[in-house]
Amino acid sequence: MSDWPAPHAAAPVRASVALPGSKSLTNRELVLAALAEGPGVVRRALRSRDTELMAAALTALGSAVDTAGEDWTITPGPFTKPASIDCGLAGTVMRFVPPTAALSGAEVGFDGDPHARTRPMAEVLSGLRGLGVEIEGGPTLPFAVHGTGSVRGGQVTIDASASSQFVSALLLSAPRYDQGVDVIHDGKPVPSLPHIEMTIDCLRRRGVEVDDSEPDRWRVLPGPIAAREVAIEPDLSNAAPFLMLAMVSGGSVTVRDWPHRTTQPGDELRDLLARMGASVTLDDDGLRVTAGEAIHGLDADLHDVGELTPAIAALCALADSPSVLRGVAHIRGHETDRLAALATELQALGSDVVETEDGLAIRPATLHGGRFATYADHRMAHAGCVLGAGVEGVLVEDVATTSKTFPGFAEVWSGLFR
Ligand SMILES: O=C(O)C1=C[C@@H](OP(=O)(O)O)[C@@H](O)[C@H](O)C1
Ligand SMILES: C=C(OP(=O)(O)O)C(=O)O
Repeated sequence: MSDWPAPHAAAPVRASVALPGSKSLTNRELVLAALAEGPGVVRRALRSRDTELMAAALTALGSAVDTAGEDWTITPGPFTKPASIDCGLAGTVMRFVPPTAALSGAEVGFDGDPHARTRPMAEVLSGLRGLGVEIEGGPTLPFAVHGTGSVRGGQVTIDASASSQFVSALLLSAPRYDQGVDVIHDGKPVPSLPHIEMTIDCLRRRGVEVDDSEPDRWRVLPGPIAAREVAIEPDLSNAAPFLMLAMVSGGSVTVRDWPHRTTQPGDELRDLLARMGASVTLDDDGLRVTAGEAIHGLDADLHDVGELTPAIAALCALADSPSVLRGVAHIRGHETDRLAALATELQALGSDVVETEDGLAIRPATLHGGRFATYADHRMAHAGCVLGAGVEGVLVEDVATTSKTFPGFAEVWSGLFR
């Protein structure tokens, strides 16, 4: 795998960038469109490995997904064909598609990348079994769902402390289950709650009734899913390294089309980066981050926004005061064990970092160049690029792994340094 010399910012970067669509929104809308009453359109769909895997999965089940242009057309079809689904390393595919495949009249097999076989999955499978679905194998990939053409649904209790996607998965297909679902969480707090709000918002916009009035309990009533034309917002989590580049280079970066209202957790960057010393403004041009006099350390619980941790940890390693990042034990089950990976790779560049049970403690240190391994994790590559902007001689391993959610990332990133 080739190492990529991450561009170093010798001068302040001043730029305005338009970023591709949200992975989380695209993959939710694709699932809902495939289960809808009629054909629908996902405008400005993200085209990336995770979303192409989702389109391929829904096609394999029996929908027609036309991904030729920027706007994707989905025509729901009867799910009658036996299928074999490649989940890649996509949490949204391995968790969201099995509950959809349970509505098929045929057997649907699931597998993915080697590391995907280690990502937690058991609670989705036990949840589905509790709703009347027959599944062979598990508790991780590979496994097979034996569809009978319908799912009973009803009440089920799961422990979603390892991933919010377990809840989102059971909610997304539930309107098509005979009794809908009543999902109860029993365990330590559920991470990434904004992503569950995103799921509920997508369902409600399609006319589905969802009751989330009680904490840790979500009820979806059975009923039709409206066919719609939906537009996908830019991916605000993928905006993190671009906004941070303003701070690292002493410049100013605007991410265009930043939504004024959103369920994306990346919106938290406005607050987090301001706390780290940036000046942040949201107006009709987009979200503009301008460097302050220094980058300050951050003491924060990232439980709700765990996917931001790698980029934030990189920025903390460049800060002038200590940082403590907490509440993210669950990101050990992401694309890689992100806490271990970040601690190892930051240390390799000279950072003073300690891995804790649920996060990282980072103290100011003088960093040096070197190789930053990425573990097939797009957000580790983003972290390496943020570090490389601030420190000369950082080599990011396999920067192409960013194609999971942002093909062309390296070209867009390099273009900002010219
Ligand atoms: O539902 C989603 O689209 C996601 C939920 C979150 O997962 P976890 O709850 O496992 O952190 C997030 O980290 C992931 O990037 C995307
Ligand atoms: C955790 C992530 O992805 P996934 O959807 O594969 O869980 C992520 O994108 O940071």
